Amino acid sequence: MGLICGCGFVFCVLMFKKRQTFFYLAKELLVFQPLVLLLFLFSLHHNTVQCEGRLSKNISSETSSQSDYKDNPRKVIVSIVLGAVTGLIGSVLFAFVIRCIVRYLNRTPILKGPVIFSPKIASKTLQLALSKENHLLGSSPNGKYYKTVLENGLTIAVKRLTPFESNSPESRRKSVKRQIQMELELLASLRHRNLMSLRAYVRQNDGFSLVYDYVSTGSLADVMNRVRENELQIGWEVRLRIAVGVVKGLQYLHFTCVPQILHFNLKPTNVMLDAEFEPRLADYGLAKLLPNLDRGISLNTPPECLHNRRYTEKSDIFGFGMILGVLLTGKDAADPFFGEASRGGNLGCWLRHLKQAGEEREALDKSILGEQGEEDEMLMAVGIAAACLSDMPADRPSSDELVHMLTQLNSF
Ligand SMILES: Nc1ncnc2c1ncn2[C@@H]1O[C@H](COP(=O)(O)OP(=O)(O)OP(=O)(O)O)[C@@H](O)[C@H]1O
Repeated sequence: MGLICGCGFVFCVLMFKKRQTFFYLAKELLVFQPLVLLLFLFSLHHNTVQCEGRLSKNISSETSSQSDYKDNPRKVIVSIVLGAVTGLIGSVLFAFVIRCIVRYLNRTPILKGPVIFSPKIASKTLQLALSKENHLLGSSPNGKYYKTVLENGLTIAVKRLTPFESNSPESRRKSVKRQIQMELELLASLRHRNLMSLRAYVRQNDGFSLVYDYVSTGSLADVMNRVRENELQIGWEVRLRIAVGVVKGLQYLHFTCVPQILHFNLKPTNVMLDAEFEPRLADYGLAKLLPNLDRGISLNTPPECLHNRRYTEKSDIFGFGMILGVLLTGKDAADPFFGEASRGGNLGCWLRHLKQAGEEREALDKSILGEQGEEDEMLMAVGIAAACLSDMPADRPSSDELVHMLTQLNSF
């Protein structure tokens, strides 16, 4: 009984202190619901019969006084409640143990060699290409991007992840590897025109190499740099198409994927643009691959994450707000101009200030100003960007709502 109460106590603590663990347990148990129910009914019956048996023994062995007799209905209720509670806790724990055993027996084997999801890539040529010195495309605490060419002429972008801490024990490494493999299998199954598809992955001693198509236009950050340096011009129609594509990719991750996938690091360097400027989100879902994902504190950090609150789909929307703001203003979100123009604030503060003052036109990139109809769309888009950059997550629209809001701006 003590043990059962102890387990019940731990369960309750988990429920109140670690909500995520509790939801995980609840989800796991849901799978075994019929078993839990059966065990619960059985234990309820068994415990109640036992308690009632003990009770009736007590009654018959004692020459009961008048007051004992009055207490009996209370004792019967207590017996039934105790029977129900211990039965429930016992069955839940039993089902959980069975679930753990089943999971242990079915756990993913650690794969050796490359895992390929594209017919254009052969295992041997991939390994050969990875062993060569490759051209560095980008680097961050979360890994490095390299460009490499396979023997068949296909150019690929490879993200090198090193998710293990140098001193982590082998058993911990193995469980991280299994976890990463499962996540990669899930990511490889996603198909959407606005997502970079995972073409293959290779497990190496110190990490994983993730293989994607190489996109020669580069990222939105690269393209906007060229626009600022007057090497390239992209008008409002193309910029709006980019915004719509980004939000459609997000909508797919947030509303179509089961379980829901959060991007966790949406910013202009993680949006690739193909030759027609169709956007494709990169690096989505990396948080689950990298337990120590470094998001740093940057301009893209949603306010709720500065205060250590939970990252939600609305935090991804904040990242989208920055992207829309960059497309509208033509400026880098890190431009000191925003701090000066909004007394120490950022792009979001500046857009909100202009909206309140009815001066949204001030925000627009002068190089895209033109027809009146287009200008009206841009002014409405300023309002949408300001809403996405709201300090309160609840005030930001969802990706689903954003698809409708943006596609209604013109006839997509
Ligand atoms: N598939 C790709 N094709 C072409 N270039 C790419 C590709 N993937 C990434 N890049 C290049 O790499 C850059 C991004 O590198 P990286 O992801 O290391 O930097 P980051 O986005 O600042 O870091 P993090 O996402 O970890 O915060 C892009 O701006 C782009 O130039």
